[in-house]
Amino acid sequence: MTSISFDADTPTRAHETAIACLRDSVAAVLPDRVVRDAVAVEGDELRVADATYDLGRFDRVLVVGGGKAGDGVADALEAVLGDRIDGGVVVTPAPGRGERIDRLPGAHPVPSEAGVESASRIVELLAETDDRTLVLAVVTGGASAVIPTPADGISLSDLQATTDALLRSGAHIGELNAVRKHLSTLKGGGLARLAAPATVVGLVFSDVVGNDLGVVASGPTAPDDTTFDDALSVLARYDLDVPESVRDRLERGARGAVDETPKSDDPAFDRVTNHVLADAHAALSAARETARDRGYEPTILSSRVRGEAREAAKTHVAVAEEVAATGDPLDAPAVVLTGGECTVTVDGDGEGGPNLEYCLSAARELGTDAVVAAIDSDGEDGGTAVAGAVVDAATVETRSDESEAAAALADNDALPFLRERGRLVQTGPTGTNVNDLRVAVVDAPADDDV
Ligand SMILES: O=C(O)[C@H](O)CO
Repeated sequence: MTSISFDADTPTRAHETAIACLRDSVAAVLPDRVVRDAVAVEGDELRVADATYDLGRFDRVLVVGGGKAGDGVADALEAVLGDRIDGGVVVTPAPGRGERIDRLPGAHPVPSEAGVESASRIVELLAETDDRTLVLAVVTGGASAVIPTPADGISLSDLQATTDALLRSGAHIGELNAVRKHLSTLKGGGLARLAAPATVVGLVFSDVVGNDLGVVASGPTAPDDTTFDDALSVLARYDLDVPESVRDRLERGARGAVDETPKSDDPAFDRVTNHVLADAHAALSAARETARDRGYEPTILSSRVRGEAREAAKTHVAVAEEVAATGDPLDAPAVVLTGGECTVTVDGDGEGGPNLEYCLSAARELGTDAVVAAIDSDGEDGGTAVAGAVVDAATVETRSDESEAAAALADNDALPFLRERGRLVQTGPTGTNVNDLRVAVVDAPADDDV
């Protein structure tokens, strides 16, 4: 079994508990564990979650897709299905070596030339499918950038510029992907359309709040409920300056001059089933058990927290303070878990990401003796090389800490501030992705310690 090492300074038991919760939550959604639990073959029967598929009905089994968890999912599928797999292409940021499924490179968060090349291999493979083909589609967070297939008239650099503008705007992932789905071939149900009439089974690792299948990885195997008009509205809402070719395609699409993405009544979905195999709630559930085992009263407050990271942190801190002050909603010692997707509106020029900003903002707010930690489950917060941070009231203690912290937030530069104080959590790329995981640990008052 894969295990991920969490490098963080843990001076107290509360810090240790915070890190143990995060470590176990990530471990619970690592691809080998998830796939081995959810996928099995017995004779000709393939089980995926609570569904079964008769392998005897198919001449070929292909595996396509990718994203941040793509490599691990492909490894696990090779282990479970072995020579029942006839071929495949999985595109990931750090491709390993496959036995039966080719592993090819793609970049995140901005798409690359290599990604375009790799994605074209998926398109070629899908051109060979027929109604006796079973396509196992690996749909994992990050795939929107990692597997770019620019639509007609859109160049890679157009796609890169548009992605960059969207990422800096603070647009949420549903908005971002409404635009991306209308600029590419495989997204927005495009994979299902190219695979038809094959049977398609989507194996989904969700990094999207609420597991909206049309949004995770830009929904390659799901009907798209957004339109060209929606994509144009996103550009208007955030006042985005995008390349002329992009605006032109979206405007032509809105006039009906370009085919819409497939909607729920499209026959392309007649033989498609999607299974969400891992998400933030599953990860937090594992953390809840860890907290309980360590003697804390745990709760998952929500796996769906979203909004500007620095603001969301204040609510988490407020709940920790309430626990300490009144015992609501839980008596200390308590662990309050949240997950979801926070965004950062980039105004400055610094180094950071949503979880780093979350922690810095929490550290400024903390007026109680609690520990707050937050990570991106993929190990790379906001595209940095760190997963997140673990902070307490002493992280921002003096007046000069406070003015440095305020300046760091204003410049979106949380990482150096937290690094100087030894507060970073580093894991390296974890090989999975269920978005952000956060924990607040509130110890019992000193005479009632755990
Ligand atoms: O790839 C993407 O679109 C995001 O990670 C959401 O799944």
